[in-house]
Amino acid sequence: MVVEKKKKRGKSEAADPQPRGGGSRDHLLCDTMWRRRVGALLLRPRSPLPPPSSTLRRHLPDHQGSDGGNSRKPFIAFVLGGPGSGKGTQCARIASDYGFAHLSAGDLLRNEISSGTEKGELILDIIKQGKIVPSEITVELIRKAMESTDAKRVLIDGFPRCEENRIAFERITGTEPDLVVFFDCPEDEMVKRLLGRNQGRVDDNIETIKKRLKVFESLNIPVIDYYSSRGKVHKINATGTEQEIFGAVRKLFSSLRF
Ligand SMILES: Nc1ncnc2c1ncn2[C@@H]1O[C@H](COP(=O)(O)OP(=O)(O)O)[C@@H](O)[C@H]1O
Ligand SMILES: Nc1ccn([C@@H]2O[C@H](COP(=O)(O)OP(=O)(O)O)[C@@H](O)[C@H]2O)c(=O)n1
Ligand SMILES: [Mg+2]
Repeated sequence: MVVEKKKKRGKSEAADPQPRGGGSRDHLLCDTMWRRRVGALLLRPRSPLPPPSSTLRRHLPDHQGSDGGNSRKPFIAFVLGGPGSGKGTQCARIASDYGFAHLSAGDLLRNEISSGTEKGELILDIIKQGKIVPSEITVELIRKAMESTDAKRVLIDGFPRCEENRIAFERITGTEPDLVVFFDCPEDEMVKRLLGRNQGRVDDNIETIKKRLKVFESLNIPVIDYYSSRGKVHKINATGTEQEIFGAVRKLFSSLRF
């Protein structure tokens, strides 16, 4: 099994607006090709995306409660990291110890697959290929999940996966994350964990894993760079035992003022 070692990310790379990785760019497509392929599905007459609803608006303005407490937005933490870096594992612990709702983009998409709809079939097809689902679909699922929770603290796990995800989220919800947690893990460790995950996932096979790693490097790292430049990223070394990593997580979350 040959998996390319994680590259060192230099400044010039971070500034490169083009997807990285070289070779075929097929695996790098965030959304364009799929939008074309499923144009009919996405463009089917439907009500346009609503502006943030009153329920969501209640959560969205400044979480400090700028209008007397009636419009508090939840504290939003995006949780990012490569596939197998331990996002889901650590989110479950954060949720239980710090009272966060845990919204996993991957789980929301997999639930949609279980619904057996045409949209579900499309999502399954994309996930099998390690590509990124069109942002309209994912953001809409997240928006609904945010609306249906009363939690004042929300972890959004595995999102945004690309710049387009990020921009769509900010446009549709009218808000930004308060914090971005980045679990930094070497590729060989991520591959080992994914191959041992044993959850029967269609994308936990070596072929798809290689594609997911390339997509992460090319499309997700720029999102992390973007939020780093805005001072929102907290990087956590994701090697070691779950408990050791949670030690670093706890340090961060215990220092936050929600
Ligand atoms: N620190 C760790 N050391 C070894 N295995 C881990 C660790 N953290 C998580 N795992 C395991 O690795 C796999 C991937 O973890 P998961 O939390 O699902 O990652 P992600 O959500 O980032 O893909 C799971 O089987 C999980 O039990
Ligand atoms: N924002 C997102 C999140 C996941 N996904 C898809 O769902 C797959 C699984 O996501 P996940 O977050 O459950 O995967 P892990 O990183 O947790 O292993 C990804 O490889 C993508 O195909 C997506 O398209 N857009
Ligand atoms: Mg996960």
